[in-house]
Amino acid sequence: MLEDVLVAPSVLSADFARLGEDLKSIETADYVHFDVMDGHFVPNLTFGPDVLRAIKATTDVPVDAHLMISNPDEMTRLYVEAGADMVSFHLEATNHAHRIVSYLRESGVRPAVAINPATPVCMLDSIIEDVDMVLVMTVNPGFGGQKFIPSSVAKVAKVRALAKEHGVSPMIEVDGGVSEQNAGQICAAGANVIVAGSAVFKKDDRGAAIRAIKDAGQLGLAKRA
Ligand SMILES: O=C(CO)[C@H](O)[C@H](O)COP(=O)(O)O
Ligand SMILES: [Co+2]
Repeated sequence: MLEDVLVAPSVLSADFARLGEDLKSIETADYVHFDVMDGHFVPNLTFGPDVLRAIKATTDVPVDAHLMISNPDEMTRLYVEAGADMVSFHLEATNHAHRIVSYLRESGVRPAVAINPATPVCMLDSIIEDVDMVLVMTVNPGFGGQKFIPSSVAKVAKVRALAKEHGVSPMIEVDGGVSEQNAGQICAAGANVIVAGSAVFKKDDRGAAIRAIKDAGQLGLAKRA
């Protein structure tokens, strides 16, 4: 049976003054993507655990927290306690990835690792068997609305091949510049979770935007199968 393509709208592109309404407009999504930026790991600042707590009190859609922070060893706990359903931390930001993954697992939170565009796929070799998801950044992290880096398609295929070599099939999430236009190609290469900020929140009908991205991804995934 064909797996499902999941869509995770990034609230980075939402209207922060109307966050409750914007969350309601994406209730058909599979995850709410919550981008945490600390002004050190990336040149931008966003929100912290209290905003995550408020989102959890407002929607039943599970939250996928993407921690673009320099110190996941110390800070991951705050997002677990705030109610994240899945947490992605960056491999570039820690020497203790297994420790964080074990902590997430023990806490009942789905563990995921993220890699930047400049980070080679071989960095995942020692951790890929332990995570539920690999997040492949398809822009340099820090801002919404950037242009997708085309070489990311081949990178996604490499991650899928590495997972196969290890006998596992983690979800592969792509993040940055993804839309209905390129979702098919990316899912054909091996991705099955699509983060979409601008491609959802800049549309009037968010439900239709989510559906269109999912359908495009699903067509690509069928090609892979
Ligand atoms: O992690 C991110 C940026 O660092 C965001 O999730 C990403 O940029 C989503 O926005 P868009 O779909 O508009 O590119
Ligand atoms: Co993100």
